[in-house]
Amino acid sequence: MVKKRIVVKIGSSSLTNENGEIDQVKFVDHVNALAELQSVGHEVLLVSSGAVAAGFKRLGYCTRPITLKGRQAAAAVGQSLLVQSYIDKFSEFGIVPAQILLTRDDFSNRDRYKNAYATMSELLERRVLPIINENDTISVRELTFGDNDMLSALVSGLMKANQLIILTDVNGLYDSNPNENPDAQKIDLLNKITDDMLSFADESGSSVGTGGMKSKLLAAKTALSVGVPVFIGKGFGKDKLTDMINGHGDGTYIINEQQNSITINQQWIAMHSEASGKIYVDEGAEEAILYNSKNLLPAGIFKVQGNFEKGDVVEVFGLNGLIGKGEVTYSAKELQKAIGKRSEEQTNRVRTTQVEVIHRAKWVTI
Ligand SMILES: Nc1ncnc2c1ncn2[C@@H]1O[C@H](COP(=O)(O)OP(=O)(O)O)[C@@H](O)[C@H]1O
Ligand SMILES: N[C@@H](CCC(=O)OP(=O)(O)O)C(=O)O
Repeated sequence: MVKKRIVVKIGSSSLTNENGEIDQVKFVDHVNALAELQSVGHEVLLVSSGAVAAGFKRLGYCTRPITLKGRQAAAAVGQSLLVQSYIDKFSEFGIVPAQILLTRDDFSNRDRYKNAYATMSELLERRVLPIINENDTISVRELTFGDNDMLSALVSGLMKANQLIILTDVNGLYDSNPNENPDAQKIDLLNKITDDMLSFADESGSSVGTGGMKSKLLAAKTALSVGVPVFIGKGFGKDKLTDMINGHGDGTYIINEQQNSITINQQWIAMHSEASGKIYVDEGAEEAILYNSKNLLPAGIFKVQGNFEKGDVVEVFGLNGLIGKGEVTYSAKELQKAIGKRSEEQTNRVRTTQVEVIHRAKWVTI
């Protein structure tokens, strides 16, 4: 058996009931399956939703709170209940879980991003099972992952997972919401996610879930873009996750045969960095970077905007708009100088070696 690194995401609807409690039957079934997956040798990371859904009743609400502070307070109560339940149940298998709460900021900040990677890698090396959730209690509305489907896709990319499994209350993607249309047809295999598919996956979901099938497809699109195949579905019994890994799951497999794996550095540049400036390149440079896998040299740059430093990320524009992002080896000032020097060289017909402005390894095409 090939050892794989697997991220499993479990939605609120698959962990809790509508009254605001952990559903013991569903919960125990998931833990049994996760323990089995780890016991056969795979590395397992769990992204578990359910904090709000498991906490609102104890907080004194009859239904999932609609105010932000209500949900954040419910998450504070529910997260500890959930993790305590995981600790108790996993201990029967000798598995030690670890709680990791992340915010969107942790991904935008490069040091925290790398730190999250280092910590989770260390946990996996020690056979500890990381249980990840968004840090709902302190997350600011404008700065969230949107939902845990997206969080699980980003974690899969960061940890270079071999597979993302999104467990939910429906056995995969249908061509319309099966809870509303009894004639909806199930889709077993996809190799890309088109706008058409996004349009028939609506945002309505269970009363405790967030984002419906649409957020799962958007997350799957992100996971595919960083080279991680996805399974969306459900199952029962201790073998359900191993079955899913072995291609016998009840759900939809989303696999891109030409999956291009991108480094963690490139993922950070593409998805989490904020650009500090803009660089405009000519036709020759655009062709060299986009089609000939070349580094970007000062020779192809005709305009620089912003006040960036060496090591910052900038946006690069070609003739028809944005073509990519990359980490620069020059500050804006140095680059302005290099461009000036180049014109001088052209006039005087002398040439010096050019140090690349953006190296391939620190470039992402957009
Ligand atoms: N095209 C579709 N195929 C399958 N399910 C869909 C589709 N469109 C919407 N849904 C809904 O998405 C729900 C799952 O999303 P959600 O409740 O957010 O789950 P979770 O809590 O697992 O994140 C399903 O119960 C189903 O009603
Ligand atoms: N972080 C929230 C869950 C957010 C979320 O995306 O929920 P779900 O759609 O059930 O996966 C919580 O733990 O309640």
